[in-house]
Amino acid sequence: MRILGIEGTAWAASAAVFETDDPDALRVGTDRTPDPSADHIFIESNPYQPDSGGIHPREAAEHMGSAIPEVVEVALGHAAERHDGDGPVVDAVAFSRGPGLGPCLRIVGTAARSVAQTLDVPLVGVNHMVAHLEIGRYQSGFESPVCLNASGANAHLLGYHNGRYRVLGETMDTGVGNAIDKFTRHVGWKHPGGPKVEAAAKDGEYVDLPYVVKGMDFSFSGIMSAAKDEADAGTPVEDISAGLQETIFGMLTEVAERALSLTGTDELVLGGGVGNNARLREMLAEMCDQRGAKFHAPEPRFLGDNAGMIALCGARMFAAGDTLPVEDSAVDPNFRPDQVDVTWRGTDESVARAYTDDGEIRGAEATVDIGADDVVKRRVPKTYRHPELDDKLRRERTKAEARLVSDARRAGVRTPIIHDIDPVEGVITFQKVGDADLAERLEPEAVRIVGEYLARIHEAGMVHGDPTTRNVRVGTGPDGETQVHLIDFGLGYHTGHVEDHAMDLHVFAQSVEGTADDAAPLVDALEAGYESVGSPEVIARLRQVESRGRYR
Ligand SMILES: C[C@@H](O)[C@H](NC(=O)OP(=O)(O)OC[C@H]1O[C@@H](n2cnc3c(N)ncnc32)[C@H](O)[C@@H]1O)C(=O)O
Ligand SMILES: Nc1ncnc2c1ncn2[C@@H]1O[C@H](COP(=O)(O)OP(=O)(O)OP(=O)(O)O)[C@@H](O)[C@H]1O
Ligand SMILES: [Fe+2]
Repeated sequence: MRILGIEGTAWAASAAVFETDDPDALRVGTDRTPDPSADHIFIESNPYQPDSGGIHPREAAEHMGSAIPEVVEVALGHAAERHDGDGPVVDAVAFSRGPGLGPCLRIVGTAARSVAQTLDVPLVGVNHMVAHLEIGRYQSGFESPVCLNASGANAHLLGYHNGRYRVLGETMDTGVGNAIDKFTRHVGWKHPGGPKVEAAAKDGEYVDLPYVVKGMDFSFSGIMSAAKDEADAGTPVEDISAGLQETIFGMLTEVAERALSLTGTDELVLGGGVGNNARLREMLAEMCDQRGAKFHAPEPRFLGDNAGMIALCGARMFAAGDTLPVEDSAVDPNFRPDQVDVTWRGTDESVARAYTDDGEIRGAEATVDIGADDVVKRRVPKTYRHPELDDKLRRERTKAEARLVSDARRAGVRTPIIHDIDPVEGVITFQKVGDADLAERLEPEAVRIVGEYLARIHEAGMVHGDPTTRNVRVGTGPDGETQVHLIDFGLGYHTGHVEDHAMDLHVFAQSVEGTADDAAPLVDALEAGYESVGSPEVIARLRQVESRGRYR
């Protein structure tokens, strides 16, 4: 099989040919020694480099207009050299359908249609974000990993479940690369800023910046304004660069660990241009190593935007018969990864694994020893994090957890009673509650109570901060009724903002959608429970949160 791939969502005009009948051809970590003369992926790219400022959509589209035909010609030339003369030079044309900049995507779409029609071969419309992760999954040979896409315009955690890539967590504002690039523009550095921050950070001393995670979601806007303020105040850029890397990559590593913990999987792959950053890769590798998880990051040619990943994902789609009639081949600048009907994977595959309860539980943040009546939760130091940041987070979260567990109980929510707390060591001893995590007993009645409980704590002016199916315990009361206990309030805080309240519901719904067999009735039960006590304004805001396009 030989597939042409075309990429051009923002800055990289790129065309590639993926050629193999051997599904293991690109796999790393096996005893295969790839034969360089028979490289299965040929990539030809021509990047757009703005003279000043960031990416201008019009200029980028002009670049695509001239560079795409050139790179396609080179790639087709390569395909022709390898062609034995029978049939068309490629079997299909795969192209980036979105997300990306509209004017750029339209040029990619037009080029793909024209080549496909000329050669009389099918078109394959690839989701650029799914391609970013499929390349790493394919190379690693992992069964069903959590995927962290750290790219320019996006940042999200994906896991395959029930036939789709579910968004387990994502940025609530800008993409990670764009956030870094905004800071570098502020200090007058040329685009792209990511590699410059990486170089500068080597000589920098860590400075403290706002650290914002909400469950597996996260936000960069506060960090970026604080970083700009530091620059304006005269803090050396090297130091801010070090602070930015430690903070932003610490957040991405933490949410990746949360996703591993929630799904129970032990496989992580990385994708996207920010994946070129050695410090990010180091943190992720260290976190995985310490949990006994496997980690794979593709080599640089497959991390930043490139048509190789489009050709590869296109090949898998083509093999599954997933082609596009020309009349349905319009591009989509807001194409989200969870909209893709994943035709090339088995519907029974899943990122969610069976859970083993062996006395000591390793959550994302802490190790938990389960005794007969008590549990001891230790927020162990995370060596991947900068020690100053690590100390601060462990101390603050231990204190927040102790305080909010009690505040929530006063608001009418079942929570474990605290027996002892040591904020310096980050240790809390609690009453043991429930018989199982909600993840193991995911039933509408329990989820309805979660909705009601979240509404109660919101009405009392606080949020849980990390409500997932692993942070709810379920048991049975004396009359056989379902009892629900909320645990793990370490990310909670006092707030009356509708947006924060809606985020709690969003985080919970995402954890259900990423792991449940049939999520819809559960999400309905969550909202019904919420509405029985809470404000309709929060549900209305939840709809907004869910519908936000994040390509900025
Ligand atoms: C939709 C699509 O157009 C977009 N692609 C994209 O943004 O290009 P990508 O190649 O995945 O990522 C580029 C970003 O990656 C950052 N970057 C590159 N090398 C870096 C490094 N060593 N450290 C930190 N950031 C780096 C750049 O600063 C830039 O923001 C996306 O995937 O979100
Ligand atoms: N009070 C408790 N009673 C019974 N089980 C508990 C209790 N506290 C924690 N556990 C068990 O330990 C697991 C991990 O606890 P917790 O969520 O507090 O740790 P964590 O490291 O913050 O986890 P994560 O950040 O991944 O949610 C829970 O999913 C639950 O199974
Ligand atoms: Fe990208």
